[in-house]
Amino acid sequence: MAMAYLAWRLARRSCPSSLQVTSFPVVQLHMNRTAMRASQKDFENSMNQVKLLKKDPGNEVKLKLYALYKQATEGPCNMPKPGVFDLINKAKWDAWNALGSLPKEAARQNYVDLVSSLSPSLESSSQVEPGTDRKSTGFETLVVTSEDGITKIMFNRPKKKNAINTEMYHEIMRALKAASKDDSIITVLTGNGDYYSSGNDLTNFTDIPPGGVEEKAKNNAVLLREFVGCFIDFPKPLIAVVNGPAVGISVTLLGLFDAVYASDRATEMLIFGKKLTAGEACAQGLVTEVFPDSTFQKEVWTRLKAFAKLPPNALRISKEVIRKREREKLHAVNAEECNVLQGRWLSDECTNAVVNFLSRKSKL
Ligand SMILES: CCCCCCCCCCC/C=C/C(=O)SCCNC(=O)CCNC(=O)[C@H](O)C(C)(C)COP(=O)(O)OP(=O)(O)OC[C@H]1O[C@@H](n2cnc3c(N)ncnc32)[C@H](O)[C@@H]1OP(=O)(O)O
Repeated sequence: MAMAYLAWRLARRSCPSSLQVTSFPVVQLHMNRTAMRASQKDFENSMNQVKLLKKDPGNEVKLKLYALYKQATEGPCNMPKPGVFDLINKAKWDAWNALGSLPKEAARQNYVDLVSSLSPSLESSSQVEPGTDRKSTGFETLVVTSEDGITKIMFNRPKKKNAINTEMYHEIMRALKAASKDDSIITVLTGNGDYYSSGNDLTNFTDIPPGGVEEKAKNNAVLLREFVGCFIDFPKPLIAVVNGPAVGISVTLLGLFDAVYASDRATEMLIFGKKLTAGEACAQGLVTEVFPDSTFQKEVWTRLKAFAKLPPNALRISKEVIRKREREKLHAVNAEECNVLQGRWLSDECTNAVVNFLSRKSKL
């Protein structure tokens, strides 16, 4: 572990001081391209590009880069062989020595070619918003992406103000379960479009199964309990990026996040029929920090990228220590609330509210 880190630090210095061991497939491939000769300028550009690598290319590539750099700048290896216990320097020496009498120009060309073959890792961070890489497929209502140590789960029903229909409830649970096991450090929920989420999709109540409304209410209560349970038990830091208004369950869930960042455009956090501005929600402790909408995305994602560089085990353990004290209580409250809701969904008040919305007689 420490060796890999040290090799990586070395690789990111003046030139990638990596090393490769005995075989050089990339080098051999390009040795035949006699027509192409990289200039000193190309070589220097490639050295700079290596410093911008966003992803660790792995020890084998770093060794190759190191060896080619040394060969291109100093010629064949004539250093004394390091001792058997000097593992890193020995690996570097082996890699350089394996290049034999490869001419400096060929080494320079091979170095440039190798760096250019790493190009997918070379995009500058400003070009890549978290979430443009490694997109998970198989979601209809979400866009789930993972990059820079951040798994981003984005509600993706912007035309319906990201209302959470039954499919989305299931997909959010699936995405959270996957995120809890993937290699990301933090997980972020956010919304696509002008809303964070308008809460429960009111058409969820209209599809009545053969067992009738009682059965529907019972099934919904079971599912809702499981859904909220996923947030209670989520093991990594969970952050809400509230990009716009939030309503109903999308607000009440915020209490289960570890941090909530809101745009000052989130002026309609509707709880219990009362509109709350993001600033008011912050004063009540429901929102961690409010940002001006004009700089919201930039500021928040810069901060999240920094969080994602923190030691992952320490983050998980800290969260576990904090959550442990209250987990049982949260599950008990969740169970009780779902029981209460099951009854309320059968009430005239609930039926009227849904009918009113669906017939557009009233809006919140
Ligand atoms: C695990 C499985 C569980 C299954 C189900 C369990 C149920 C759990 C319930 C738990 C308790 C949760 C409670 C809540 O979340 S209550 C809150 C419900 N939300 C609302 O009441 C908001 C309703 N929407 C509005 O008031 C307005 O749409 C809004 C103010 C959000 C925006 O108004 P605006 O005028 O800007 O836009 P439109 O109204 O024209 O909306 C655009 C389209 O989006 C549709 N829409 C918006 N929100 C919802 C919604 N919540 N449900 C369904 N559809 C919604 C709207 O109908 C428009 O669609 P059309 O263009 O097709 O007309």
